[in-house]
Amino acid sequence: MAGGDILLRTHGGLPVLARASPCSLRLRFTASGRRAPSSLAAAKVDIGDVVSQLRSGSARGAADPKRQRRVSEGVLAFPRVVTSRIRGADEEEGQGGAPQLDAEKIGGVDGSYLSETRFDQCAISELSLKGVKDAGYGRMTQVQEATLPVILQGKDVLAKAKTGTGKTVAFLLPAIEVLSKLPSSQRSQLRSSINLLVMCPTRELANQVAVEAKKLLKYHRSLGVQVVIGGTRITQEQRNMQANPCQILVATPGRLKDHLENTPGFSTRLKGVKVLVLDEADRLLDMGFRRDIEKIMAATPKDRQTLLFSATVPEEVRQISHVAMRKDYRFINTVKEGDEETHSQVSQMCMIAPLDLHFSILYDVLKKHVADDADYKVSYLSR
Ligand SMILES: Nc1ncnc2c1ncn2[C@@H]1O[C@H](COP(=O)(O)OP(=O)(O)OP(=O)(O)O)[C@@H](O)[C@H]1O
Repeated sequence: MAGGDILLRTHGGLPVLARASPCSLRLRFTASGRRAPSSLAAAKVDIGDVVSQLRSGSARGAADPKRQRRVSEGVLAFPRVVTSRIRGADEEEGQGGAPQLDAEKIGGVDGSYLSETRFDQCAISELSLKGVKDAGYGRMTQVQEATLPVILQGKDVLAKAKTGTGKTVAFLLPAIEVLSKLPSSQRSQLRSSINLLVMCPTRELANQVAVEAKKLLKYHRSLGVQVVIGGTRITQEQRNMQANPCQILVATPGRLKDHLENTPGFSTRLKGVKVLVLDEADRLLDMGFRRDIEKIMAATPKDRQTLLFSATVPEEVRQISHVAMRKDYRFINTVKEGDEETHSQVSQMCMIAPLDLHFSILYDVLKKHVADDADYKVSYLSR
């Protein structure tokens, strides 16, 4: 995420990415939620509504008389919607005006990223399959179809796949299979050792990965997932890791290094790592985590299986892949030449507004968006 972005992760609804610069606010709604169709339509209405309310000075924040005067004086004629690209919704609009999405799109990913292969045609355990079914996934996405057999063979994998195409399940599902098949001699140590370590560039992504892991672990009752991400007291994380099953650890590199240096017994637990994942490897390196990553990798066993998932494969990712992975690693590319980095279901709208109105506009858009679905929760906000 570039500087100035505000990422609002939502649980059970739409993730909203707001990019704020001194005078523009870009809102991006992705059609990955269960309520995607209606929410996309609602997002369209919301923006217009907020703009008109702000113009008339009735929106929250604009209640300030000084601000109202500035807006109504029309000195800057703000806010104004300068672009409105609602591709996913507009292209799919049916006769009644409501966007038509098929069941698989509502399940999460854009249908065009789904393969013909169903999860129940794959060599995965009954327990995983039940979790996958409960999560509402029928067919695999292309990246899942391409990587699953290779990861199950025990190979290291560098996978290039666009954002929002199901990468998280692509590495979690086979990794959970590896863990569930560990011999019983190693199972007895399961409670104390970390067997799957996932490194993510941001806290919100780490939380998102953990949410997905919990879905897939639903019937694997002996396996547990914990998150260490900073922003909370390290002692709390230490207690959580001590008191709960933690065979799967999802972490941001900075806090992970902190635990390595300051949490008693943590380095021993890392000796149990069987699978190491670098999620969004390009962003991890972009954000300057290379040294931390190398230090953490050095604390894990050399004979581990390593998976790198990345939307792009610049030189830095190639370099780390040589350091992190075994020589016979497989490169799996699911991005066609010239493809955009985000998929076509990502809708974007851009509003131009003075900096001091950004918060109130964002607040209003979200309030209406949330009101569209009683179950909808904004679970994370960062800047
Ligand atoms: N096979 C599938 N069928 C339907 N939906 C799926 C499938 N696999 C994953 N999803 C859903 O698709 C959405 C996008 O998946 P996910 O977040 O894993 O993508 P990603 O490629 O990891 O994106 P990002 O790079 O943003 O993390 C999620 O809501 C996820 O639950």
